Parts: sequence; C-alpha cells; structure tokens
Amino acid sequence: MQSLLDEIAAEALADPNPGSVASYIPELAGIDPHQFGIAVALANGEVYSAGHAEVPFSIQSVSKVFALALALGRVGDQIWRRVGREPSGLSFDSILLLEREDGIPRNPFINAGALVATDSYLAGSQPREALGELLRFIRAAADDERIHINERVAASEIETGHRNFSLAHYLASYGNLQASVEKVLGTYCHQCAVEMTCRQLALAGRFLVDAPRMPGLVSVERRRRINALMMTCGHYDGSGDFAFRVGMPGKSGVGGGILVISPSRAAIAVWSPGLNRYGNSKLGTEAMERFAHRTGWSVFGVPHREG
Ligand SMILES: NC(=O)CC[C@H](N)C(=O)O
Repeated sequence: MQSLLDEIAAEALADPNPGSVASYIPELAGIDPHQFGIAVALANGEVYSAGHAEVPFSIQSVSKVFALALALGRVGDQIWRRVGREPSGLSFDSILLLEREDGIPRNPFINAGALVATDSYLAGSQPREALGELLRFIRAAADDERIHINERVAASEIETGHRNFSLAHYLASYGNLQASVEKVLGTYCHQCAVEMTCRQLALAGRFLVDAPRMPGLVSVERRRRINALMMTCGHYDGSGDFAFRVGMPGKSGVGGGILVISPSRAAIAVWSPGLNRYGNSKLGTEAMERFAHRTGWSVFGVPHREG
C-alpha cells in the first residue's frame, strides 16, 4: 500500500496540469494548485499516506457528509420530507430545479440540500452549539481533538456568498427553512470551513466503513444510505463520471478534497486544490481512478483472474 501511494503521489505531483483553484471564495483563491496528498485508513487500523497528506485544507462540501449524518441523528427520516435523494445533474450551487420542484432540493449534497441539512441539525439550537456538536462528531470519528474551523475562510465565504444566500432565501420562501437565513448561512459557511489534512479526513471517514473497530457513530442502515447518496450525488453533475471511473462512493469539495469509501475495507482521502469542470479535484479524481484500477477495489465486485 505504501509504495502504491508513493507512486500515485509522484505521478500526480509530476502532472503539469493540476486544474484551477476555486476563486469565488477569496480565502481559497491564493492556494498553490501544485499540491497533492493521499491517505488510506484501513479497516484493520493501519493508516498509510503520501504526498502532502499532512497539509490542512478546507474540506468545504466534504462536510456535507458529516452534516447529513448529524441531521439524521437530530431529526431522523423526517429530513426526507424536505430534501430528495436524486442526482441533480446540475452544478453544486444551481438554483434551477428549486423553483420547478417547490423548494425541495434534489439531494443533501448540493448546496440547497445541504442548507436544509444544516437547518435540520440546527434544530432550534444556537449556531455555536450546533457547530460544537458537528466538531464533536468529526473529532470523535477521526479520534483527533485538534480538528477545527478556519474562521477566516468562513468569514470570507459569508462575505461573498450571494448565491448561497439566494438559495437560502428561496428555500425560506417555500417554508423549507426553520431558522433564519442568516443563522443557516453562518452555520453552513463555518461547517464548510472545517480544516483537515488527508490523514485526518481518512480517519474521520471511517464511520462510513463497515468493519469491526470502526467508529460506530451511525446505524448500519444509515451508513449504507449515506454511501449510496455519495455514489449517486457526491460529485454533483460529475457523479456519474466518478462512479464510472472510480466505482466507489465519494464526496468532493471545492477545496480540492475528496473522501472515498471502500465500504468494507477503508476510507480514503485525496486532496489537490485544482478543480475540473465540475468543481471536483482534478488530480484527486485522476489519482482515485488509478488507485481503484491498481487495487482492484470497486463496489461492483472483485477483479477475477484471467483464463
Ligand atoms: N462544492 C463545494 O465545496 C461548495 C462549498 C462552498 N462552501 C459553497 O457553498 O459554495
């Protein structure tokens, strides 16, 4: 495993075309795209990593996985009255379907749906308490008390988040927000501003792995369902392509991180800040494709011997 990760990191770091970083969040715009890290937390407790696996990055939409788990813990299946479970086929911040579908976002991994998840785990408490609970969840999953929120990234996004404010107001106009738009947006932007290294993110992802000794933070049924949604919706309008190329559930963020789950084997985190046209990490996606190919890992079966 170590030599495989070293190889994959070397290939990614030698790529002259890492994509371009998200520039709409000013704090993220200045990050050097020529960075790549990968970490694998295996079900047996071993952790392997290579490249810039110890560099903290903004997890952005990868946080939507933790937010959904927390929201389900708070309100249970009630959340499915307010958000769907279908891929949207549109970019992460699109408002298009909200009008046609009466303010019910397609899924909890696009921004509109994630705002509903944030509103659900807020559930009457103050943003500070709700974010404390989110951090407790992530820290417990990773077994790492150092994981924190980068206030500058949160502030930068709140200042420039006109689209997300529009989405939230739109949801509110349909009665699909309980807390105020300001509270939901403030909480959401802080949630996106959680910072982790690849190593921390792989460890945090273990709650989605089906094996003994993994952090049991959600029920078996929820774990399977969250994985299913990652497979179908975790990469926005690039979800089909990621499933085709990698064959494992994953959730991306515009910070360039991707959390991938091999359901009974491992949680894998890759990070490279340059993005492809869907807003998902370019080198991260390519590296995961190579990783899946070389390990033979896929949720669609094991490679069989030729002949
Ligand atoms: N795709 C993403 O990572 C988007 C998250 C980002 N915080 C936003 O809301 O725009």
